[in-house]
Amino acid sequence: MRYSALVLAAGSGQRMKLGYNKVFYELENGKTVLDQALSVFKEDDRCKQIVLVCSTNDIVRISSQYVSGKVVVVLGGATRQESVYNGLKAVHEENVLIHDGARPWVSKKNVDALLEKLAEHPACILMVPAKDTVKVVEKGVIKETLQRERLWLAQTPQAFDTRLIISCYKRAMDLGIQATDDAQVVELTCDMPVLCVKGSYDNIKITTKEDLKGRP
Ligand SMILES: Nc1ccn([C@@H]2O[C@H](COP(=O)(O)OP(=O)(O)OP(=O)(O)O)[C@@H](O)[C@H]2O)c(=O)n1
Ligand SMILES: C[C@](O)(CO)[C@H](O)COP(=O)(O)O
Repeated sequence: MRYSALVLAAGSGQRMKLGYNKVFYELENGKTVLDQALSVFKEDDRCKQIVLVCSTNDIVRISSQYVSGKVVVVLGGATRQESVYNGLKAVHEENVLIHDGARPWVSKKNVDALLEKLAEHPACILMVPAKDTVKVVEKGVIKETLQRERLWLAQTPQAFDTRLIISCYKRAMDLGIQATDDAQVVELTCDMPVLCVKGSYDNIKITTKEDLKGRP
């Protein structure tokens, strides 16, 4: 199955406290977080297009480093949701994998599993089962312990039929609906179920400095 990859790099990495966009952090293997995140898509012949979403601060650097026959650069927005919406307008394949540029360790195995499920159903995302007990807390007081067997943690890529996800995003933007991942945009705007595809625990999102320890 051919697809477009929509890779998000238009954030500012505030929680990393690096003083610059965390996607430019250099990993121990000498690649930046963004280089590593892009690599699986660059090496995949099924990936016919990479839409790389960046901020105005980074567009000169990213355009000079990444624009090619396969890679187009698009300006993002103030939120991840806005950045995805802007990026979707440039997607030309019938299927799209939406991926955080801050998740460098996505593997071909992860992409293969997503594409296999996407061939059967137009919306599916990588997830891993929760390992810790999760509780609802209000003002420092535990209100509820959630049933761990039902809890999964969303990752990216999140894979969709392009027309479906564009229509869901348009509806969400029109209605002022705010979501923290692409699956939630679908959940809140249409009846289409989103399927869970088991991912890998090492497909983490680089969010705070602790996430960098012990990584290649
Ligand atoms: N306006 C935004 C915000 C985030 N992202 C991207 O979405 C992914 C997940 O977002 P997050 O981890 O929150 O990144 P930042 O927003 O950069 O981090 P922070 O919230 O700590 O500033 C990242 O690859 C980030 O670059 C984006 O493209 N556009
Ligand atoms: C999309 C995501 O990575 C799924 O877990 C997550 O919601 C992104 O959150 P962020 O605060 O934008 O990093």
